[in-house]
Amino acid sequence: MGRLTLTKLRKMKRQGEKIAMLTAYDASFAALLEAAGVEVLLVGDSLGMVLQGQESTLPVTMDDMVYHCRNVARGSQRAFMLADMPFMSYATPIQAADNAARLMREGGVQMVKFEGGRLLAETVEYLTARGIPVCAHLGLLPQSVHRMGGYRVQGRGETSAQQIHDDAMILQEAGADMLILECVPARLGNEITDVLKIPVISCGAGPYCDGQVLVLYDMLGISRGKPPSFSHNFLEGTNNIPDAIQAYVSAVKKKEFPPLELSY
Ligand SMILES: Nc1nc(=O)c2c([nH]1)NC[C@@H]1CN(c3ccc(C(=O)N[C@@H](CCC(=O)O)C(=O)O)cc3)CN21
Ligand SMILES: CC(C)C(=O)C(=O)O
Ligand SMILES: [Mg+2]
Repeated sequence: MGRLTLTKLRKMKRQGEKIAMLTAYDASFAALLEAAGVEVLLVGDSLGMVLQGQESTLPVTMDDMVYHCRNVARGSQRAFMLADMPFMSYATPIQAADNAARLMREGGVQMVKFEGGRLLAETVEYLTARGIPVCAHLGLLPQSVHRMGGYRVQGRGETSAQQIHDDAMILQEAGADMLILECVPARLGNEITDVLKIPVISCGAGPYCDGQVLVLYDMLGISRGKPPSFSHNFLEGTNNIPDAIQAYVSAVKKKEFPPLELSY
């Protein structure tokens, strides 16, 4: 039995079954998450912050990503694996293709993700034409923290919401097979999920998307500093980590997470 496929994830969208996704950085957690029914494991560049103690995700390197992808791949068998391309590893389509190929060949992932809008449409096209599945990432772009002036909600104004909406359509048209929407109002998350054919995953984008993702350390209540307000500590109310992860999966499946009051 191989790993879950994009075909299955698209089918879940069509049938209204919510997709449960969490970040994973090592083999032990990968096995635990998969056993709890998490469909998608994201080897996120958030590892720079939660594992390495960096101020942002910018210092994370390709070698870091490959190392953690390999560990997650060894710990899991069934889950769909997706990895972030780190800061400046996709500055040109050719560089993106070389680095994405490394994440797939050496890291063992099925899909790569990078942050940005329509300016990356050419890169999405270049990769997907060569057999590399791409997840787009819109809204709050942590690798652009210094341009955005902090980790702020995006798409609050009419113009900015329209721009994110248009970017989503352009990237789907360019070949993206999944989209992560980070830190945008629930209304915008809802609209984009309705117009796109590809699965849309919410990271602080409200309850109406096709799936949810959180940083593992946030949902276990063990990250340094204050986690984003859209996150929730699932270890509270349970006695152990496997139960906390199980609680997250069932809350996502039953559409109990996120509640509207944890959304923008
Ligand atoms: N531990 C961790 N969790 C994450 O979710 C995460 C990372 N690290 N690192 C990379 C990015 C950065 N992210 C963040 C970080 C902070 C906020 C945050 O504090 N947001 C404010 C919004 C304030 C506003 O504009 O109204 C909040 O209160 O939620 C959101 C996303 C998401 N990602
Ligand atoms: C927060 C998620 C979407 C991410 O990109 C990461 O963990 O790096
Ligand atoms: Mg990331």
